[in-house]
Parts: sequence; C-alpha cells; structure tokens
Amino acid sequence: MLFTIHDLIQLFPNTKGNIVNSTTIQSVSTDSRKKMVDALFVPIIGENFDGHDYLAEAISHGAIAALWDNETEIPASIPNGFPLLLVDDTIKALQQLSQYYRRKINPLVIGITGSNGKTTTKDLVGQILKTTFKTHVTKGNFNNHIGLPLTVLSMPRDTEMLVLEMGMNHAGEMTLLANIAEPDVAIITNIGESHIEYLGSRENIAKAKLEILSGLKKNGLLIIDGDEPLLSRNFISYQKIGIGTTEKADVLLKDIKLTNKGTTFTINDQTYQIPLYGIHHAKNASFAIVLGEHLNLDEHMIKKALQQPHMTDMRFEMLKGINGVTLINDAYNASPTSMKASIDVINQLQGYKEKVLVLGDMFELGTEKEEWHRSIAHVIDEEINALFTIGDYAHMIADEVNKQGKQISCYQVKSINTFLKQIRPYVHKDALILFKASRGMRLEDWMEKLLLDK
Ligand SMILES: CC(=O)N[C@H]1[C@@H](OP(=O)(O)OP(=O)(O)OC[C@H]2O[C@@H](n3ccc(=O)[nH]c3=O)[C@H](O)[C@@H]2O)O[C@H](CO)[C@@H](O)[C@@H]1O[C@H](C)C(=O)N[C@@H](C)C(=O)N[C@H](CCC(=O)N[C@@H](CCC[C@@H](N)C(=O)O)C(=O)O)C(=O)O
Ligand SMILES: Nc1ncnc2c1ncn2[C@@H]1O[C@H](COP(=O)(O)OP(=O)(O)OP(=O)(O)O)[C@@H](O)[C@H]1O
Ligand SMILES: C[C@@H](N)C(=O)N[C@H](C)C(=O)O
Repeated sequence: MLFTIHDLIQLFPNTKGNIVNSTTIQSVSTDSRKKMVDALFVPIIGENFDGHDYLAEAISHGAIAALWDNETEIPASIPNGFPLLLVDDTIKALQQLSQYYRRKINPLVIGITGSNGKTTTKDLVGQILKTTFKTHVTKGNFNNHIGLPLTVLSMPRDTEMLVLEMGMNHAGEMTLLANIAEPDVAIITNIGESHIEYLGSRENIAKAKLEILSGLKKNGLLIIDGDEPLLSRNFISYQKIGIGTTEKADVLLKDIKLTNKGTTFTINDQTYQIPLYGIHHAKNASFAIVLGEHLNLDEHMIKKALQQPHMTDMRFEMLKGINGVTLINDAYNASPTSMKASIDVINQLQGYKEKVLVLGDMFELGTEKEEWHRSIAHVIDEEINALFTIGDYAHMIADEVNKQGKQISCYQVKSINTFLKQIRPYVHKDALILFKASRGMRLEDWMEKLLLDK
C-alpha cells in the first residue's frame, strides 16, 4: 500500500464522489493503456493526448480513484460515486504527492545528475546498494518532472535506499526535482555539452546541474567529477568528494587499463574490474564505490556487485551480429563528450582486424553544432578503417577527417539499403562496428539489421 484516500484528501481536499477514507491506494499511474492495481490515476495533459479523455479505460484497467484537473469537465459516463480529487494542475499535484510520499517513507535518497553517465551511474549505484539494503532505483531513463515523481511513488514502503536519476535540459528544472527528491547524497557525473542549445554555455550547464544543491540535505554528501574546473569550488555546507585522475581530485583514480573484458582501475588502494569500457565508466563506477565506502559496505561485496552489473541497454552495449561481427549499440544518445569517449575506447580496443564507426547527428548543440560535429574528427585515429555518417551534420565529421588527411574510408549514407550494401564488406568476425547518435536518429534501427536474430 502507498497511502489511503484519507492521506490524499489532506493534500487535495476538493473532492467529488464517494470518499471512503480507509480506501488504500497500491499504485499511481499516468497511463490508462497499462494494467494497474488499486491505482490512483493521474491524467496528464500532454503534447499528443489529454489523459482526462481516458478515465473509463483507466478504471477498467484498475484505477480506484483519480486526480482531476478542476478546469476539465467530468464525463457523465463516470461510474456513480467514483472518487475524484480536484486539483489546479495534475502534474504539479503528482509532484506534490511524490514529495509527500518521499518524506513519509524517508529512505536515504541518492540523486544522480550530470551531462553524461546518469543512467550508467544510477545502475551501478543501485547494484552496489542492493547487496545490503532494500533499494529502489529509477527504471530506464525516467528522470524528468514526471518520471522522477513516478519513480518515487513506485517505491515500496520498506525501501531503505532510493536512487534517483535527475535529468534536465533547461535552467530551473533541477531545482524542481531537487525539492521533490530532497537527496541525502548528490552525484554530479560530469559537465559536458548535452542540451547546450537550451543552456547556452557549459558554465550554464554546470550552474543548472548545481541546482541539485537546493534540495541536498545540509551536511549531505556531494560526490562530483573532481577533474571538472566548473565544479571546483568550496561547498561549505556539504561533505564534498571530488573523484578524478588529476592531483586536484580528493580521491585519485589510478592505473586505468582497458582490457578486452572491460576496464580495471585502482581507487583508495583497491583495484576493481568492471565489464564497462573506458575512463569515463571507471569514473562512473568510482562514484558508486565511494558512496559504498561512505556507507561502510564491504569491499568484496562492492567488487562482486560491479563484476556483473545489470545495465540499461543501448549504452555501449556489445552484441554479436551476422558473420560473427562485433556490434556496439551506443545509440541511446550522443553529445560531443560521450561520442569522443566512445570513439576513444574503439581506438584502443585490441583484437580486431577492422574497426568501423557509424555516427549520426548530435542534437541540441545550438549555434555551434557544426564545430561540435567537426571536433569529433580529432579523436578518430587511423586505427579506424571506415567511417559511415548519417544525418545533416554527421558528414562534417568525415569532411574534417579528410581535411586532416587521415587514411579512413568515408561513406555519407543516405538510406538504410545503401548502408547495408556499403557496410557488407566490414561485416565479419574480425570486425568491430560502433553505432552512435542522438536519440532522435534511432540508429538502433540500422544496427538491428546486422543482428543475428533480427
Ligand atoms: C507524459 C508522458 O508520460 N508521456 C509519455 C507518453 O507520450 P504520449 O505521446 O503517448 O502521450 P502524451 O504525453 O501526449 O499524453 C499525456 C498523457 O496521457 C496519457 N495517455 C495517453 C494515451 C492514452 O490512450 N491513455 C493515456 O493515459 C499518457 O500516458 C500521458 O500521461 O508515451 C510515450 C511513449 O511511451 C512516452 O515517451 C511519453 O513520455 C514523456 C516523454 C515523458 O516525459 N515521460 C517521463 C515519464 C520520462 O521521464 N521520460 C524519459 C525521458 C526523460 C528525458 O528525456 N529527460 C531528459 C532531461 C529532462 C528534460 C525535461 N525538460 C523534459 O521535458 O523531459 C534527458 O536528457 O534525459 C524517458 O521516456 O526515458
Ligand atoms: N562520465 C561519462 N563521460 C562521458 N560519456 C559518458 C559518461 N558516462 C556515460 N557516458 C556515455 O554517455 C552515453 C549515455 O550514457 P547514460 O545513458 O548513462 O547517460 P545519461 O546521462 O543518463 O544520458 P541522458 O541525459 O540521456 O539521461 C553513453 O554513450 C555512455 O557511454
Ligand atoms: C532523449 C534525451 N535523453 C537525450 O539524450 N537527448 C539528447 C539530445 C540526445 O538524444 O543525444
């Protein structure tokens, strides 16, 4: 049970229908299309639909009460006496309800933000905490003004640790999330260029990420990228731990080595092996390790948890394709920092006769999008045999590669059929192919054509 109707009317006293105080709500849903159990349905007015139009379906799928926008007509077809709680704005009410529930259950809350690595770090933190605590973790990428409240409201009542991914793409959004989450621990993974179109500069991105402090408990734990100058300031009200590879860091990440099974590294005199590739993933894992140590978790349990983590897909996900080719599905999203980090790994990976990059456009980069795309060329080594580019801007990466005189075969791809013909010679057991682009490019559709069981 989450709460009773009685709890709800303390927050939302304006009601319609038969209000039975002892009625217990087991779940909260914003989607009538999904089955629910003894749920509070929260209709949201969205870009494509108005959830208020689907109350009947929600009831048929298990809703026993609903919030209702008090400007929206109540359908005559509503079952007699069905309990409605009238509110000014259902999204704001959802957020208010989630803050109430967060305070009621009062787990230790870990909020994770940053330009890149939130989902990865969230998965790793959850894996480590689950060794010892009843832990509830954001599912997938549910990290915004709707996703975070739904994550809080899906938390079982006996939750001890709540791990929340906190995303933003405009100033002010992190303040809202931080005041719902009220984290005891805040992790800022890095400051990159993601969503710079809306923030204007990396300085403003850093400022927006630091809004998480508006909800962080006084003397709470702040774990940050210790190599990031935009985060190097005094945080007098918090216990700050900067993790990095430079002497500036409070905790030094050392001996980082890429292997064909992942990455090994040393931190606080302990050596770790993770099945994730690259310095950036060593850093993400280090955020989780330092948190585990702060909570006095056993080193061996931390190491074991990191050896077989359950990771969200499409983040540098290694797969086998036709003819035994190795495919890397890194197609969930892309920014210059994450695309360069992934290419840097490809440059270094051993054991392949041919290495191929399939790169698509990166979105939300603002007025300097051309320069940002061109900057990718600088990290493409001549280790790479072929570069396929897809989209209006990605071809500038190839143009820059050619300008630098690098001996790399470049293909500007216009259609999936052309692509499949051109990439065919590279689809063999000794080849490695990386797919990376922004979400809107849906590059996984291209990669899936090369999978065995497509
Ligand atoms: C509101 C919602 O959840 N919409 C989801 C829905 O979209 P759809 O187009 O179908 O519906 P509408 O939004 O128009 O509908 C309004 C509501 O009506 C419901 N409904 C509709 C039809 C029906 O028959 N019955 C109904 O009840 C409907 O459920 C709505 O509640 O479905 C889509 C497909 O599954 C979803 O993609 C869509 O989800 C939206 C995008 C959403 O915001 N979902 C959150 C739960 C979430 O956290 N999504 C994350 C992505 C978050 C993200 O991109 N984060 C950014 C940073 C934050 C940016 C912030 N400013 C922002 O605007 O998000 C990042 O970079 O990480 C996810 O999906 O992974
Ligand atoms: N610390 C990091 N620095 C640079 N790139 C990273 C880092 N961590 C992960 N990445 C890369 O960024 C991409 C997205 O990873 P992930 O989904 O974990 O980030 P995210 O911050 O959750 O993204 P989103 O903002 O979409 O939620 C992947 O390509 C991943 O390899
Ligand atoms: C979809 C959202 N989480 C995101 O990452 N957007 C950027 C622009 C991307 O798709 O690369």
